[in-house]
Amino acid sequence: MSPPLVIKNGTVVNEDGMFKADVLVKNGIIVEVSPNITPLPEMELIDATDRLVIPGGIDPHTHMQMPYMGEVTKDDFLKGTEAAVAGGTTMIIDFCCPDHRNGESLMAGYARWRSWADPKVCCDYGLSVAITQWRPETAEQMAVITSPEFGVNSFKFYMAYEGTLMVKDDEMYRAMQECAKLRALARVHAENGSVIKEKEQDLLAKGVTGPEGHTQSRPEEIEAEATNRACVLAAQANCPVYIVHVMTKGAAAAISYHRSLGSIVFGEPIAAGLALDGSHYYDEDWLHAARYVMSPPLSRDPTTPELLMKLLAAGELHLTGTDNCTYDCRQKSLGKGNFTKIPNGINGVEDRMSVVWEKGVHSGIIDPMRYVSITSATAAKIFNIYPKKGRIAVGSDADIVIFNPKAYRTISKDTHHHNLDFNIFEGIKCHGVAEITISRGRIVWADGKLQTVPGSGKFVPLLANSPFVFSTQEIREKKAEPRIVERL
Ligand SMILES: NC(=O)NCCC(=O)O
Ligand SMILES: [Zn+2]
Ligand SMILES: [Zn+2]
Repeated sequence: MSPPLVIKNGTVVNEDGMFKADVLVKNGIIVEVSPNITPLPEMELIDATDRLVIPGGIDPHTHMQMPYMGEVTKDDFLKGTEAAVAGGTTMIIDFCCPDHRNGESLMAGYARWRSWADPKVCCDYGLSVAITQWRPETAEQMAVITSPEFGVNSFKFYMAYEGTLMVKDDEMYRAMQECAKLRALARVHAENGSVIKEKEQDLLAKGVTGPEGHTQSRPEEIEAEATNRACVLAAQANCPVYIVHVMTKGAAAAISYHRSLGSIVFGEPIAAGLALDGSHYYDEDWLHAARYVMSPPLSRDPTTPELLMKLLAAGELHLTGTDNCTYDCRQKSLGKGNFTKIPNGINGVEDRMSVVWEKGVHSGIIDPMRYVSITSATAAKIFNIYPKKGRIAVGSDADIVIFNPKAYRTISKDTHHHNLDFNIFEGIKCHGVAEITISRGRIVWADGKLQTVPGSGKFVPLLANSPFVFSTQEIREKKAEPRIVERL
């Protein structure tokens, strides 16, 4: 057990206020937040003068150690969570993808992910479970896995990757009905996988084999159409929906539109989409272009990243993730000669906190409280762990970052902690540096060095029926009941 910790002279920032206060941590929990705490000899002292004391970041969208397309992502749960804490993130929500199409139960897939993660994680984590096919046993398994014993409160549906992960509309609709019943959130990767497949074949036939084919096979309208469709189907199923990796203005507009109709929809842009645009796909260096291949692709409109940040400021989009899904240069090169074979995915978990600060707060678009909201507090609310996570308050877990808003760093593969031989943010200078990261009361990152212990992170059960998402569900269900006209 680590010694008690007192953080003095800092400015505490929560989503709803910022104020000067000291913070006392004992046994992994924040036990006091007040103006002047006197340190005792047995306490470890952190001087946070001129620093912000913020809740550790929660990244709601990662794919550590994910097997896909015959490869496994390079960041496993050790390297991935080390990268996370080095950047000020203290909890990830990773996607568990059971091989449900081939009959693997959701629980067996979950057990596989837990067996990979538990011995390795250096910070806390939760799981979101993908459903890749509707099967006779799926509903029952969804009920089991949303029980407190398993602690899963969201499911993921891919409208892309036809033939492997993609579900058909009727399957997703059926599953969304089940999500609503179980008070579990439906999370959607919104693209039109069938049309993309056609376009890929057309492009290859015309000789477009490089990474530029990836973006051309996925025009922006494809993401907007699928986002709208996901929202429509969710509304029909009376199910709150969360759109992952919102990359385009059209997708964001679809979310705003459905919210204006009264639907419960959350939109998650990612660090990559807030900092980069799709011009990289046309780079003459094949490998450079391939490194940015992810789905949906980075927007080809250079004004999109700033607009997405403005929508986060305005509350039209709600939280930030990363989609951290790292394939190295060798793996990317498997797609030489055929862009459809380039493994999809990018890094982000280490750099999100700095990138969002730089593009959001340092550029004057969002204030520090909104920053906390979109990097931790809203995720904690959506996934039903607030205020245990996402808040600096008495009783909350001591997942804390000592953040220097004035310091800056230049992102580079040479200094990052990913198991990756490139970094998509290479050379970007970011103000906002996580100088000390504390996970459950233990310093895991300080003075530019990791102090992590594999397996010290904990699995955090995410309980169904988050009040932030489902408080009005019963009333909505009553209003949606079918009408019967009594006739003689
Ligand atoms: N996004 C991406 O390209 N790869 C990770 C899997 C996914 O989330 O779609
Ligand atoms: Zn996705
Ligand atoms: Zn993803």
